[in-house]
Amino acid sequence: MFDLFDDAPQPDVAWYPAWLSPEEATIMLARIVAETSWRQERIRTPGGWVDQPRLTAWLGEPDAVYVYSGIRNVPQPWTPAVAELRDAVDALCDVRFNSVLLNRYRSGIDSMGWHADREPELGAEPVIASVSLGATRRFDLRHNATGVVRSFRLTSGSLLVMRGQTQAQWRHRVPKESAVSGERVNLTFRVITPGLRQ
Ligand SMILES: O=C(O)CCC(=O)C(=O)O
Ligand SMILES: [Fe+2]
Repeated sequence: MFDLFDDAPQPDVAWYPAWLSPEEATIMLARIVAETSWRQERIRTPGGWVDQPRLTAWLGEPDAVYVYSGIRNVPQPWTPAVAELRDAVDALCDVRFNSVLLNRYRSGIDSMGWHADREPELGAEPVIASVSLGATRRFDLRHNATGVVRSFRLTSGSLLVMRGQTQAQWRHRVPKESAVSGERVNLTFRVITPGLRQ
């Protein structure tokens, strides 16, 4: 049977809404918040330099170097709780992730604007595994060619794996949600191949 809407675009994602139990996710959140050295990065805007609306940390193997704003960034070493999560995500995805970006949204005021994760060192069809802990936030994926938006509620303990053409054909964001007061930590596990940057 053909469905009328069969050709509506869908991102190439795998979605595990209850990958961790709520209890496991709460414990992980507390461990990761405590063991991470969080950074407040600044970004350049037309109006000058401003704080990013979230805290971040970059962890991984020493050779998983990436270039960001013209700076060579060497990751911080794996911490115990993040390494435990990585091993579980590796096993599920059958991928050896060598780095992870942590984003800490202190409340619904913190956010991340529309972007795609398309740095050359991620390769053409990157697998990016996104684990969410803490407050539920909306995650929007917008198809570049049609503007179609697919939204997910990224609940605590959920895992969203993006792969294939998702970065090439879609952008994504975590919009501000002023009504959310709780904190959320998101981890996006990635494979960095420094040699892919020309
Ligand atoms: O917080 C999220 O769910 C998304 C994070 C993200 O898009 C990124 O780190 O590139
Ligand atoms: Fe992203």
